[in-house]
Amino acid sequence: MSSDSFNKSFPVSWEELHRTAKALAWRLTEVGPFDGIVAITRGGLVPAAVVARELSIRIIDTISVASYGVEGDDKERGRINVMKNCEIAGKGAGWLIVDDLVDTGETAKAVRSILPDAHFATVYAKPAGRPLVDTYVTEVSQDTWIHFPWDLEPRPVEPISSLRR
Ligand SMILES: O=P(O)(O)OC[C@H]1O[C@H](OP(=O)(O)OP(=O)(O)O)[C@H](O)[C@@H]1O
Ligand SMILES: O=c1[nH]c(=O)c2nc[nH]c2[nH]1
Ligand SMILES: [Mg+2]
Repeated sequence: MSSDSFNKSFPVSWEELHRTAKALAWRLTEVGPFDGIVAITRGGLVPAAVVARELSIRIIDTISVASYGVEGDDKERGRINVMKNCEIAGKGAGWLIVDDLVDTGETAKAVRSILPDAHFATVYAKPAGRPLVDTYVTEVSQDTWIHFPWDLEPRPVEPISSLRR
């Protein structure tokens, strides 16, 4: 999908993300307990912190994956680049992987090939990636771009009347 295929916008506030990540933690109470969390950086870091707090998990490892925005366009996907692996021995049984969202599923596929036995959880899921996730909370359509609070800032906007001139 190229960046101009995202014709819907779904801005998420800090409060909304906190509430939805907490809803994810509630769902995960039915699945755990977990030995620890593997957060997929960078987007998984904030949801992982919320889930860790709610489930009293103190051990957090990371896998660093980058693919979008590498060419300067935030919505343009590049090649999956695993920049740092986790330090977990074995296939991840008993571990919880947390990311902010699954979109095409390419990041999830790369992470699952490293930890095939871990439980994969995201806050948001788009249809193409949904089959790769074990637990998620909110589904959005494939042509929606989710704007996370760390990518947003409040700005003045023109009144509606000026847009209609
Ligand atoms: O299902 P996919 O199509 O692979 O997309 C989902 C991934 O894309 C984003 O990460 P990104 O690579 O932009 O890096 P970031 O987490 O550092 O923002 C997001 O945080 C997911 O990890
Ligand atoms: O901030 C983001 N919003 C998205 O919808 C998305 N899809 C992949 N990567 C993404 N990053
Ligand atoms: Mg990411």
